[in-house]
Amino acid sequence: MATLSSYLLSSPPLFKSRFSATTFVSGIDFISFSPRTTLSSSLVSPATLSLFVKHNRRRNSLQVKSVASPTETISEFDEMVSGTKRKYYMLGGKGGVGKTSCAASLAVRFANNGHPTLVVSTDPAHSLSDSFAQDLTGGMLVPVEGPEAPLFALEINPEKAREEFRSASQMNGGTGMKDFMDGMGLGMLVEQLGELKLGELLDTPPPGLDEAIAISKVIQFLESPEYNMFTRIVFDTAPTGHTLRLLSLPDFLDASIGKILKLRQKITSATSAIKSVFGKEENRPDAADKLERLRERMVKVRELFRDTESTEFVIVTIPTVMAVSESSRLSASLKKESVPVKRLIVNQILPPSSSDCKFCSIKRKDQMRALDMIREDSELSALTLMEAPLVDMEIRGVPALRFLGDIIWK
Ligand SMILES: Nc1ncnc2c1ncn2[C@@H]1O[C@H](COP(=O)(O)OP(=O)(O)OP(=O)(O)O)[C@@H](O)[C@H]1O
Repeated sequence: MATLSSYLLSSPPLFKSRFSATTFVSGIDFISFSPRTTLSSSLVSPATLSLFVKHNRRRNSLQVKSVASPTETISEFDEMVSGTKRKYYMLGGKGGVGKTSCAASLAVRFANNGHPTLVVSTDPAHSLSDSFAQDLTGGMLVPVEGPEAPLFALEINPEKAREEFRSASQMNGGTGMKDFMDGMGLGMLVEQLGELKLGELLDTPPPGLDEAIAISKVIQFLESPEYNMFTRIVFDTAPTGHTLRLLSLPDFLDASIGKILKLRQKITSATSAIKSVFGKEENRPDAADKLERLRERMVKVRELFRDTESTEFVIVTIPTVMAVSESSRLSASLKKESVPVKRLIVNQILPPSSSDCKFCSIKRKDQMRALDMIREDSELSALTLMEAPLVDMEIRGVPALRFLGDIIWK
């Protein structure tokens, strides 16, 4: 097998982006697509995207692989790449096993097979920029240079995504409101609201809330027609537990919203008289409204996670006993939550060698034990195993990701 270093030495320098104004739509200077281009406050402007769509419809119809005929053997990747209906791939696993590298390599592979693709990181410790060797920070869609079809990347800051709900904590109304309500003999209600610890909920959210908000935001904007062009969405998710907890968030939010609604009812009836005296009806969306909207979005995310037609969760692991045990637990929990899981990537397997040093030979035996464990594991043995070798260089940049992707996604 060729090594990554020899592959990179023999490959041509990264070809110029196809998304530059001159090559993309001649004569239209529509945003010079440098990697740092920010594409409007709503992530990317509809006008820009419609240009992409027009340009790519023609190319995609030629490039997207057709579904194999019944007599042909359908490879794993053929199945993943076939059809232009949008599909979501969530990659997750223990920290440091290579989730980002695998997610980025899958995104490159989809784009090189004609799918306009978006790769999203919701992990607070983003490493997409490092993986693509390109600055993708800023919470905007950034075009990735190199692949055949449009590939955009988005590093969404989960903490920022939560900011929009932070104002909900102002439901307590601040001290002015407290004084006013005290004056009306309603201070107790304000205190009760404080006890709900809404501010605390948003300041120190339960694990998974940030990521859930981030994912729900992405899914929300992807629903709008301007973003129809993306036929493959790849998520590089945060380490194991968080992703799982987000599935139980709608229930958690339900409980909080229920309490808030009850209190709101009490306050509304108690203050309606006051409002009519002052003649001022405040129309500000309150915490319950915000949380209700968030809950609705979470329910959608949960439904999407469970939709076998459009979504797949791919577990990434490495051949160590610890990582395999955690992957087995992850697989069981995902199954329990009815999240479709079909594939397991075992990354960083020592490549075959005829002349092992002592260290390599011990390491290889150790990895073999972990691989046997996978084959005997009731959860993991049911999944399609995809093996990725430990390569001789760090995987950075589109050519390296293409090298890795061609090995994994077959
Ligand atoms: N098969 C491989 N061979 C060699 N290096 C690899 C391989 N897979 C990943 N790496 C390297 O391991 C490091 C961690 O990889 P990566 O960032 O993809 O992991 P991660 O699971 O996303 O990490 P985190 O949980 O911290 O986000 C990177 O330096 C990456 O280049």
